Amino acid sequence: MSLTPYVYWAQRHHELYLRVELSDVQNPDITIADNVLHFKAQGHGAKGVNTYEFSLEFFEPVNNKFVQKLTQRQVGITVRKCKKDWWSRLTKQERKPVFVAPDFDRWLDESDAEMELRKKEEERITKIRTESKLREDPFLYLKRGYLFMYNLVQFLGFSWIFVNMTVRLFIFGQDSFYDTFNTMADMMYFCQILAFLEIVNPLIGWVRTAVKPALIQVLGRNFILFVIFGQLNEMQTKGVVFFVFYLWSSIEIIRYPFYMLACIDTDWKLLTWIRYTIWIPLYPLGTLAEAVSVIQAMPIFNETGIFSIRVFPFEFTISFSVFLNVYLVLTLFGVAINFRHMYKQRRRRLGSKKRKML
Ligand SMILES: CCCCCCCCCCCCC[C@@H](O)CC(=O)SCCNC(=O)CCNC(=O)[C@H](O)C(C)(C)COP(=O)(O)OP(=O)(O)OC[C@H]1O[C@@H](n2cnc3c(N)ncnc32)[C@H](O)[C@@H]1OP(=O)(O)O
Repeated sequence: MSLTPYVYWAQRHHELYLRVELSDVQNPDITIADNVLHFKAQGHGAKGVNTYEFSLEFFEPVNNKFVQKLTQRQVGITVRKCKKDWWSRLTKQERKPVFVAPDFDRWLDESDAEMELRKKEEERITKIRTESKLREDPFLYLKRGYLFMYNLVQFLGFSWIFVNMTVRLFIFGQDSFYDTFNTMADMMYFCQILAFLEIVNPLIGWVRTAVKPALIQVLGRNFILFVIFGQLNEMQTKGVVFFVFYLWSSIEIIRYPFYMLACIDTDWKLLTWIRYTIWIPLYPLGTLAEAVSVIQAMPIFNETGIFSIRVFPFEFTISFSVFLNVYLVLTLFGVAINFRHMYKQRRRRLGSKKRKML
């Protein structure tokens, strides 16, 4: 009487995986003819060293060619289905042969396999897209390398600020508010000077986005940092600096990692969702904090006369606070433009997915 080895199986839409539990097999005799797989081999199985054999008639047509992989512990056989399909069972006969069992190491149900298939398809499309982009733009990798490094540096800078401020808040409580500028300004200057590249990048076409929102964002922030805080010692010890810096860095520790992933064609759904959602509370709060700092700076500019303009030949001066009033009005327009821009970006990145799901 012939002995039968244990056979474990799993499937994907295109393939079947059979694992024959026989060790030390040398030259197995495996064939597929008329949709029946015949296996015969000498090996070490449940009944010791012996000749083991089995035949399986497949549920649906398969390709006669197959791939076999011999290891010391088992024999692997990959069989291609003729038609991409999900089978309800392995064999034509309804009753499962006793020596066959599911291979739980490779087992997937249909929906998991579909997801795996979709992932593979997405990877294939991304690869084709990158190849065609590379054909159009031979400097693609150079640009991406530069952008990745830029985003990494900004991420590290803003993370340093965010973590430091958080730790100081826990240690010193409210007292940490008044020392924020003193401790964080150098790093903030560095990051915000570097941020001028965010105007240059779309200008030279290295990122596909509008220049105007970036211009408003960078000029607006740098005005607050370099003019309002940077020029007035009195402002540097005010609590509002804490809120401005904390709100700025909160968005940037999300935005820059998101861009870094974009540089390597990767998209983490949760990060994308946070990047295009968290601005909804942060932007108004940040704008409010900036507006408060401008309002607080007005009397200081009036008293000190810094940046005031003397009008000749008349004996009067125009205080810088007049410009600050104009700036506050400009802020309303600036914020409206950027809010609209961010709303559009959000719809483009998150909205279409929703439609697809419906
Ligand atoms: C003295 C004169 C002053 C004149 C100014 C007058 C008034 C100014 C008032 C302004 C008030 C500002 C208030 C503000 O400072 C308050 C705060 O910031 S509080 C904190 C919350 N803030 C935010 O959430 C805003 C954060 N900033 C931004 O999001 C950007 O700066 C912004 C320009 C607003 C939007 O960015 P972007 O246009 O780039 O949109 P996306 O992020 O969707 O990107 C579009 C595509 O480009 C790719 N991209 C962009 N940058 C990079 C990069 N560095 N590296 C790699 N790729 C990048 C991105 O991946 C997108 O690609 P795809 O289209 O494929 O998705």
